[in-house]
Amino acid sequence: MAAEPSLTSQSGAAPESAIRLRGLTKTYRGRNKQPDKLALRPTDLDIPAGSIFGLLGPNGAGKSTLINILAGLVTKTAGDAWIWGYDIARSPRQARAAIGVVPQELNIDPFFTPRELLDLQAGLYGVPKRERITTEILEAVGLADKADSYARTLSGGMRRRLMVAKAMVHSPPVLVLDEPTAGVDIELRRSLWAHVRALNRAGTTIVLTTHYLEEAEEMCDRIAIIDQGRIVACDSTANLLSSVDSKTMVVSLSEPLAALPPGLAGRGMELAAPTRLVVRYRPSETRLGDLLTLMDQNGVRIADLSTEETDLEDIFLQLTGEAAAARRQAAGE
Ligand SMILES: Nc1ncnc2c1ncn2[C@@H]1O[C@H](COP(=O)(O)OP(=O)(O)OP(=O)(O)O)[C@@H](O)[C@H]1O
Repeated sequence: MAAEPSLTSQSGAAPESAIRLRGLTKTYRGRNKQPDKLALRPTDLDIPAGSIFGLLGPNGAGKSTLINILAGLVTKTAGDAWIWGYDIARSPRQARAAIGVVPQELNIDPFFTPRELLDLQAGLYGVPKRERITTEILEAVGLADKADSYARTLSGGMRRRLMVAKAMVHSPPVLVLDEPTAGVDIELRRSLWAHVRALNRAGTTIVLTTHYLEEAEEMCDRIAIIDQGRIVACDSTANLLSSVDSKTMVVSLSEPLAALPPGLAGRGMELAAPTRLVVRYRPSETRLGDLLTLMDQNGVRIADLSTEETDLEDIFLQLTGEAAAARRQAAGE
């Protein structure tokens, strides 16, 4: 068994890694003659304490499997995982006490009030009455004024925040939010994020999975991209954004074109409108100056041009697309 990380919460200090994985693996055993499914390949990962960490990946990538192993809902097949320094296999109780998971589904009993629901949850976690911080948690998620209203009268966004509150009753240092804003409108999403940020500022490490790449870009200081059960990238958001080898340039033409000149075919150019040319290129392979010369030689008259900032979506597609292309190649397609 791998050694326990040096700094653990047993010593009272915050560990360096809120979550540490070494070779963590999950294979779901096939039932009814179905083949086994390797959902998580041997995975190493360190999520720094105090961070807002994004776990991104297409559907079926293995994000829920990973989260469910941490939450104690799915049993790992191999490898090790520590939550706040506690080995999930050797110290399951302490590991589970160190994490709060906000699931995707909104399962809230409509006939209880937020205060009652939090008290019930605290009871489930064995938090003694005198140690409960129900009011503080309701304040932290902006539900203090709804503390005694029936949950059925809460809006969708408020219910989401109540789910976050439920996951906080045992004051876990690590909070995992699994697709917390799926189906939540933009305004409520913003307010939920403001609350999550406030929790992070107060010291909680946040791990979130999201399909909204913009949201990950805005919220997370580090991001891991997971695809087919494998981590294909893990870095600070800034490094990830600067590493992508793809740029888009939009050119306004002073003279309209009916079609793309043949000399420009195969150069990543697309005539989006008679006076608008969109150019996608890899800066490592193509110089912007060469592209402009080529356009000039082919009779393209430029009125104006702008380059678009790379965003996480470009990186996500590049990485998960490359992985898909490699798989196709390996399969001989
Ligand atoms: N209980 C299970 N038995 C067999 N296979 C499973 C089981 N749970 C998940 N899988 C498979 O494991 C793979 C990873 O699934 P997982 O739910 O972890 O992905 P995900 O990244 O969370 O996807 P989503 O964003 O759609 O929730 C998928 O191929 C899925 O079909």
